[in-house]
Amino acid sequence: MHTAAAAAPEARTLDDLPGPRPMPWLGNALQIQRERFHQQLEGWAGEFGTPYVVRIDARKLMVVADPEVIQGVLRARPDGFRRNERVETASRELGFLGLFSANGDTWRRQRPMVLAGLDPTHIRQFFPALLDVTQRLQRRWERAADSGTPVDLQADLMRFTVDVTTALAFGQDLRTLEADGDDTIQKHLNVVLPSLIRRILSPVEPPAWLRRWRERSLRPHLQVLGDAVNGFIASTRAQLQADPSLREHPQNLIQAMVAARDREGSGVTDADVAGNVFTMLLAGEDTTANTLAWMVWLLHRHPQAAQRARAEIDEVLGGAGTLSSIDQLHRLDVVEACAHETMRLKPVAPFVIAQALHDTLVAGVHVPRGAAVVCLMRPGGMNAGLFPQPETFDPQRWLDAKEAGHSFASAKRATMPFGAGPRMCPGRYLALAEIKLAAAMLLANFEVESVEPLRGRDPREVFAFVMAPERLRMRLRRRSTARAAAA
Ligand code: HEM
Repeated sequence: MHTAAAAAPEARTLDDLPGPRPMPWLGNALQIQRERFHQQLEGWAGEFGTPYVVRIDARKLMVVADPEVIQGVLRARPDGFRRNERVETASRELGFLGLFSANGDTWRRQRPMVLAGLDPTHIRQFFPALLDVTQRLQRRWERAADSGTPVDLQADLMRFTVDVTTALAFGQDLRTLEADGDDTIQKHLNVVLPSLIRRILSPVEPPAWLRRWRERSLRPHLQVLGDAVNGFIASTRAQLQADPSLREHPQNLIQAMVAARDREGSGVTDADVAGNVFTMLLAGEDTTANTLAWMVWLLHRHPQAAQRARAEIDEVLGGAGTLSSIDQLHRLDVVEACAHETMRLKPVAPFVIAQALHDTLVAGVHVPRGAAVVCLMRPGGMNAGLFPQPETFDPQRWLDAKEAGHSFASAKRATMPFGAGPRMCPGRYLALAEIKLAAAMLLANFEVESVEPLRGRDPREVFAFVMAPERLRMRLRRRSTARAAAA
């Protein structure tokens, strides 16, 4: 698909493509509604077909939705396409430059180091830590159920994912599930991350002096975060000094990163390590927590699917409220099908942007060097040929597809919730483990009485780096109490 543009003089150019009508100078910038950007992009795909073009000032973004085309673009990284320049600049300026935002040699150096820490072997090794955090979330929800207090669903799920990510990746559990006080590192992240995201999503990049001036209020927060990460790095170095065998057999991600950094001629710096500490939090927290939030909401709206998942959990757990091994987790096929179905209907990463490193051809269109290709991820999962009645939440379709073998592979190729190719999400095994653990804990121990946004019944989709449901409140009853009440 990617051949030199010169070899295809008949190729269309971006100017030949349809798209929303631009205004002089500004293009479509004023039409963009940031929180609904993904829905606007999907709506224009329906209106104009794909590929089409969106113009922001002088820039032209080509939007594609065909899974084959998307696979081609994402697989052509790192040599043909890179992560968007804006993401890299903003991340570097705020000290978050890590695997997600890095490109070129920095990315090549970091990728194996991060992959190794998040592979299935490590997830198995860390199962007890995962279980511990899940049980702490359970206790938090038991307290809420006993006192009749509604749960702030996303906030609690984010505490869960932060504690998992930090325990697993850095060997230090931040215990945000227990801390209700204000002084958590999370509080500072909650200020800095939205600013980073605003920067990345802003249609226009202000000049450097204006960025520095606007971001001056972030400095104290960046200082606290920098100190915390330097603390992680220092204590890791002390561990490596006390037990040098850890350099060859690191037990968590930060040990692997510090060991790699300290190797002579590695080219890895403390800033690389710090950037990846933040990157794990940035990439692993909102994504997993919001996928779980969507899943809890969808299961509540589809009691039959929830009942099926619960029956499977009761059987695998033998009636115990808690999983005791990772092998039990691997037997939760219905729960996993619910996760796939959730990610098909509510992909928290609804688009992935790739920027061309050379003049190239995508779907028969000449894409000049530097232009961005926006890959829309949801339309592939709404293809009625592959997913009959695509609007329906039907986890069974994944179980049937799995049985059919090849159709499972095509279903996964069409949805790509974790991206594709060499930059595919390295956290996917961890994310699925977290999702299955938390969902199994919820269904085994609680009756969900309600999950609702503050107004109305159906939560709006809100795009802010990830696509989240608007804030959801959940009311729980302990399952034993619910059973007694029903008897
Ligand atoms: C349900 C949860 C998650 C979803 C839906 C998700 C989705 C994605 C997607 C779509 C990408 C871009 C892939 C591409 O460009 O092809 C990505 C990249 C990434 N994700 Fe995840 N992710 C999740 C959880 C996690 C977790 C738990 C971690 C780590 C703790 C993580 C770490 C990363 C990193 C470091 C990258 C950048 C990879 C690279 O550019 O080489 N993600 N993720």
